[in-house]
Parts: sequence; structure tokens; C-alpha cells
Amino acid sequence: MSYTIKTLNKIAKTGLDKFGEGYTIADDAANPDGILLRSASMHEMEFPESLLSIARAGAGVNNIPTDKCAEKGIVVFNTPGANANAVKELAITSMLISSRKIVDGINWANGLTQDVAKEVEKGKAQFVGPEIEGKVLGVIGLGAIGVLIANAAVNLGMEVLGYDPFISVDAAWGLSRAVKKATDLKTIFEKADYITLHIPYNAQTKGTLNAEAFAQMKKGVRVINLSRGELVNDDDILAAIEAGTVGGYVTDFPNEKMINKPGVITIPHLGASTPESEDNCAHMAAMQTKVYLETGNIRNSVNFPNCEMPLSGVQRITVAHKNIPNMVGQISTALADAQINIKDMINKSRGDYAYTILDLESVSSEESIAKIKAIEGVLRVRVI
Ligand SMILES: NC(=O)C1=CN([C@@H]2O[C@H](COP(=O)(O)OP(=O)(O)OC[C@H]3O[C@@H](n4cnc5c(N)ncnc54)[C@H](O)[C@@H]3O)[C@@H](O)[C@H]2O)C=CC1
Ligand SMILES: O=C(O)CCC(=O)C(=O)O
Repeated sequence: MSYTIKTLNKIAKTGLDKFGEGYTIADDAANPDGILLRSASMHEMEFPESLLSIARAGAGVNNIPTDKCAEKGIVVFNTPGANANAVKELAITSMLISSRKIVDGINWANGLTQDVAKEVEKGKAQFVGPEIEGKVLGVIGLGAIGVLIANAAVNLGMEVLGYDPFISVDAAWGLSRAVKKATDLKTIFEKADYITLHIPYNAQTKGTLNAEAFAQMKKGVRVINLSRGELVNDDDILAAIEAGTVGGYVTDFPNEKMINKPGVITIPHLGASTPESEDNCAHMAAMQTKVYLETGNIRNSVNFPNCEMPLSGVQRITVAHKNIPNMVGQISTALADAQINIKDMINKSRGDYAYTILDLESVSSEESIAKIKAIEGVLRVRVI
């Protein structure tokens, strides 16, 4: 078999090399089987019929219309945890630079022209800022990144409060016992000296930090946003900085409103920009795509259930379908009508969508595949 992969952003070579023989990789492919991307927006894109999968080499999938993809039977993947350490390190950096006036100090020192050593000692008092040890950190979102930051902050001597009503069992296992659970955001807002956001951006989380939230915060709180710009209301945080409620804001998502504003430190979306995490993300995105194209097995999808079965039988059929009653019954009837025996089968569901893999004892007929495609609720059928 041969496959075409389209890249929408620069993807680390070590990941692309995983595809190997039989794959053509191009940034201008017209009819790709798979797409790999980082932050490029796909919301306005048309999807070719050929497209089977999209892999986000990273965590956030707000740049991909995942429901629209599901309706077309296009499986969307991300790479959970692959860049978490890079973001953790930048979050710790952000707490320190929001505290210690390091950026202002560097800019000031670079502007000195003469008697530099003397001027430094004379002027440094304006850049005094507090230490983080002993202070309270509120972590909103305890997923791959939030847990690493919470644990690192404990090790730096901070008191850590974590808020995540949907925390996974795995994340809870990884969390230091010293991290205290906040049952609502109000607790974080009222107690934290530093607040860091590690939640996905979606319709529910838009503007999580707004005027109402800032009104509940401790005076001088430092806010770190390495998640997505839209999670914080720009006008409200600028007003809170002006009023002195917020003592500093570090954002990885600069926009026209945020650049060159006192109290705001803008980083050009560098959270995942380390060779280590670029390699990890590219590797995972490539492998998940390759496995899906070659076997139909789904690992780390965000719009279909994870569904894996070792290859057996003489042919594999995969069916992406709506999560509605009697789908498996109708699919197996279509095969039974053509005297085709099923050797092994698996069916998984997730929300509105489901996925079925069937390994057959004999090769299916075009007629039986056409029958499966015609079942109401079937989104995509593949013969592998
Ligand atoms: N600046 C950068 O370069 C990067 C930014 N990110 C951003 O960080 C976000 C988080 O990444 P990960 O930790 O890897 O994702 P994750 O999926 O492992 O964790 C997200 C956590 O947020 C929790 N959550 C969801 N809604 C919530 C809410 N309303 N309140 C509290 N918790 C909530 C979930 O239960 C989950 O535990 C991504 O969605 C992405 O937007 C991720 C990687 C790099
Ligand atoms: O690919 C990047 O550099 C951005 C990473 C990111 O924002 C994410 O993984 O959600």
C-alpha cells in the first residue's frame, strides 16, 4: 500500500522518518490520507474525500473542527503528555519572571550606555520582586501539564492548590499528596498568590478568568496563561492590572491588545518549543497515524474511542459510525448475508460516535461493503 501525508506545520524529522517506505510526505499534497499539524487552523478548510486521519502533534485541538471530522469519519489524534515537561518548565520560568521583574531589569540594563556597573547598583532597587517559596500556587486543570507543575511547585516549597472537577484516575495517581484539592475556583481565586491555567480552550472554558474572577483574587496575584489566550478576558485582565489586583500576567498567546502593556509579559507561543517535545510529539503523531492507516487501530483519538485489536483473519473491515442502537447487528447481518464469517470483532463507543473493527475469515464482497456503507449512521467504512 502507499499513503500520502500532508503536513500543515513544520513537524520534527525524527517523527516523519517513522513513516518509512510506502509513504509520500508533502506540505502541498492534494489528496492526502493523513494530515499532521501543530497550531495551523483547520476551521475554514475543506476536507478531501481521501482524508482518513488528522494528527495534532501537541495537546490542544481547538484548531481542528473535531465534530465535523467525526461526521465525515475522519479520526483526529493528539499526543497526550508529549510536550508536558516543556510547558512545565516554561510555567515555572513564568512564575519567576512575573515575580522578579527579570524582563524589565534586562531591558533596563541593556539600555545603559556608560558607568554601567555603577548604574546597575544604583538602579536595581526598582526591580525587587518576591520569591515563590512559601507562596500559594493555584493550578487550574490537573492533566498532563498541571500535575507536573503542581508537583514541581511543591518541590520548590510552594503551597499548592489544585482544581480539576474532571481529573483522570491516572493524573490523580501522579499528583503529590501535598497538593490540596480545591473544590471550586473561588477557593483558588481567594487564596492563590500565583494562578496558572492548564485547561483546554472550548465553549465552556472561554473567559474562565474574567472581571468577576479577578474581583475575587488576592491583590497582586500573578497570572500565568500558557494554555490559550481566549481563556482569559483581555480587557478584564488589563483593567485588573491597572487597578493593581493583578501584579503580573504572563501569556504565551500575545495579541495586539497585550503587547507592550505594563505588567504583561508576552511569550511567542514557546510552551512546546523544545527539541525534546517537538520530537516526542512528532513521533507520537506519526506512529498513531501509521498504525491507524495500516491497521485501523485507534490510539489517542479525541473524537473517536480508542479501539485496538491484533490483526487476524484474511481481511479487516473498520466502520466508523454513530453511537446508536443495532449498528453491530446490521453490520454483521450484511456480512452473514454474503456468507462471510467474522473471526474476531471489537466495538467501542465514545459520546455520539463509535467504531467497530471486524476481522473476517474470507474476503468481503463489494456488495457486502456497499450494504454496510448504506446503513444509516455509518460514517466511513475501510477495507484493510
Ligand atoms: N503553550 C503551549 O505551547 C502548549 C499549550 N497547551 C495547552 O494546555 C492545555 C492543557 O494541556 P494538557 O495538560 O496536556 O491537557 P490534558 O488534557 O492532559 O489536561 C487538561 C485538564 O484540564 C481539565 N479540565 C478541563 N476542563 C476544565 C475546567 N473547566 N476546569 C478545570 N479543569 C478542567 C481536564 O480534566 C484535564 O485534566 C491544552 O489543551 C493546550 O491548550 C498544551 C501544550 C503546549
Ligand atoms: O506546537 C506547538 O508549538 C504548540 C503546542 C500547543 O499549543 C499544544 O500542544 O497545545
